[in-house]
Amino acid sequence: MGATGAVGREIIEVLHDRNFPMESLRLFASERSAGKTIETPSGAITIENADSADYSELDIAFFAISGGWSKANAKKATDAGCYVVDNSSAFRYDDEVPLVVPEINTDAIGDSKLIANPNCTTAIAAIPLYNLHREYGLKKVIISTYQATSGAGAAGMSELTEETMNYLDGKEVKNKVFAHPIAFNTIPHIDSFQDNDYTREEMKVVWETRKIFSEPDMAISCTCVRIPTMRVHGESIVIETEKAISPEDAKKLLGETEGIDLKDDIENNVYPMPLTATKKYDVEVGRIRQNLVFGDHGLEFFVCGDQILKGAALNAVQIAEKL
Ligand SMILES: NC(=O)C1=CN([C@@H]2O[C@H](COP(=O)(O)OP(=O)(O)OC[C@H]3O[C@@H](n4cnc5c(N)ncnc54)[C@H](OP(=O)(O)O)[C@@H]3O)[C@@H](O)[C@H]2O)C=CC1
Ligand SMILES: N[C@@H](CC(=O)OP(=O)(O)O)C(=O)O
Repeated sequence: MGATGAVGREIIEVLHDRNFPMESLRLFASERSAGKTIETPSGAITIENADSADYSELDIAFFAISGGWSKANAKKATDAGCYVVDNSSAFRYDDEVPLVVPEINTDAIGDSKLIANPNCTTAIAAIPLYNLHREYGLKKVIISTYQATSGAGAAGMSELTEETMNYLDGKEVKNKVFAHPIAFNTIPHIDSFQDNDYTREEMKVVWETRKIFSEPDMAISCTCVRIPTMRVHGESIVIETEKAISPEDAKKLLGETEGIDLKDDIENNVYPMPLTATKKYDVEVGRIRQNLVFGDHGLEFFVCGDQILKGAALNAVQIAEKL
């Protein structure tokens, strides 16, 4: 559902790339797209209208439309016996709905037919944070992000391209998707502002990390910033730990963690970057160093994860693999 979008298109790729056992693959989007075709590795598939899907014919539905659409359609699907893996934020904070990163909390799925996929920034940070938490105990976590325009979907990427071309051509730059022009800019504002002056994107990282880690009181905060890249969210992460931690031990632990590509060789200028993390399943982790504020109980590192993959499509397909 949402097969023409940034996440939907990527789900199609990931299903094929990971040889997901499919008897048939059906693609749905809005009425606007119904009847058009999408080229896939298993041939051209005609898009159907998502609003008229018959879920009794489907085993697993990946929802990649919007929270409102998911709210209106999830029950219809699960009542018909179809599993739903939902990429939107509609159900993430519902106690009855598991919020899952398969490397961390597959058990949370239980017998639920509806599974929520986390926010992209959250999923990417969770991969290195979880093992650090298990080994050293996270006392405090402070995150600052560098988020790509594709986080706002296909329209976000188009806006960056158009604005960049217009800017270089000396033409007027008009923004629609983002609150300000994003070309040659950074915008410390993703999603809506909340009563506590954080944005909803920032609070999602707090709410969702606590739920995935089953740590309802974890001290965690985040500043989310949009930058003019196409794909991959970068995150600078500072932690204070219960037990003493050294960069050497952390490198060993993170290097052995499923889902991480350790890129930490500063002598050769090797560290995580959007260009190297693009289209990669693993999250790149590097710049690991002792934090100057928290001393031997603190660490600082940089993470880059393809948010359309680990932050959405890949994580959703991994959940389906567990199902
Ligand atoms: N982009 C990202 O990095 C991430 C996105 N998500 C979430 O995934 C979901 C999809 O996001 P994304 O792919 O970025 O969005 P896009 O805007 O790129 O795609 C939206 C998709 O939804 C379809 N759609 C829109 N309106 C309707 C409607 N009324 N009925 C049926 N289909 C409709 C569109 O179809 P059509 O082409 O026909 O209009 C399109 O396929 C959102 O909930 C988002 O929050 C989650 C994590 C990361
Ligand atoms: N909000 C993210 C992408 C996204 O869609 O997240 P969510 O699924 O939590 O709305 C971004 O703009 O980078």
